[in-house]
Amino acid sequence: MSEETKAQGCSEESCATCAHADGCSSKKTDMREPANPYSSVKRVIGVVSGKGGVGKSFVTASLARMMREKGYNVGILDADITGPSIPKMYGIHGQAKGSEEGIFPALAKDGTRIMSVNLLLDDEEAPVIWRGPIIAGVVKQFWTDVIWDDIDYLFVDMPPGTGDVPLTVFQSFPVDGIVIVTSPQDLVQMIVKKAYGMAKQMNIPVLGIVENYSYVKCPDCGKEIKIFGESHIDEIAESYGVPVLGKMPIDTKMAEAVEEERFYDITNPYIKDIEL
Ligand SMILES: Nc1ncnc2c1ncn2[C@@H]1O[C@H](COP(=O)(O)OP(=O)(O)OP(=O)(O)O)[C@@H](O)[C@H]1O
Repeated sequence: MSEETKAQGCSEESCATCAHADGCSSKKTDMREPANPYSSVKRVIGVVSGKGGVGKSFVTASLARMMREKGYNVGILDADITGPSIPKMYGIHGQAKGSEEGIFPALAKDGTRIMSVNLLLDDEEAPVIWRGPIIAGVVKQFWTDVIWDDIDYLFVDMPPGTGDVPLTVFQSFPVDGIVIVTSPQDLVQMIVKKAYGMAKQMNIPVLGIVENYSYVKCPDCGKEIKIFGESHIDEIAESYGVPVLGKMPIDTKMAEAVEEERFYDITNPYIKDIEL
């Protein structure tokens, strides 16, 4: 019997005392990257979605605002390299500054610290046409090279899907949990399953699901119009044993704040607390 077969069925903890652990493929390798030596981050929360445009950045910034309003020091790491939207939401333009110690995140009007590829490009409107490994490398540098000084909550705005970048973030950063963002459409069940499955495989807790675009409120009669159909998020969330953190309507006031680049003014009343 090979050493590897003998090792099968071991618990992860038993690797520490196992004589065969070094040559065993079932041993979990820790691929975490060290943070910048000047960083101090208490909690890292990833915000993921199965497909684009469901409002992931909107939810990331809403969670960041919630924590900021509670008095926490908050950062947003914009890992959506090819579709960065966080700096603009906060009215941040121009380039990040650095020193020998590392790169300083930009400071938003509400004190939120932000790092995004847009703050490194000469022209923020130029497209990022890089291959996957380069993109993943940049995201890693947002953790290893950026000085996240005294941060209570660092929110990571992921690109949609379960590709290179979410994998890099889950493997390289000490992620405490993820929030899944969806919309009330047919594919939701499959999308949640994929995001949930990835987090589970990486041993990362799912903190909850946010449904966006749940309805729009008629400005005249107050009726809730379910543009994308009935929501099934409660059943889906229950089947995975995770909470629904909110069902957000399309809110024209909040959309306006995004357009006017003043998300630092926003309180999103539709999302529940996720304090860890
Ligand atoms: N509940 C909402 N009410 C009003 N506007 C919203 C709402 N949710 C999202 N939006 C707006 O819809 C657009 C898309 O949202 P957002 O950029 O957050 O999506 P995303 O999932 O991060 O997109 P991508 O996949 O491209 O990164 C943005 O302009 C955002 O401000």
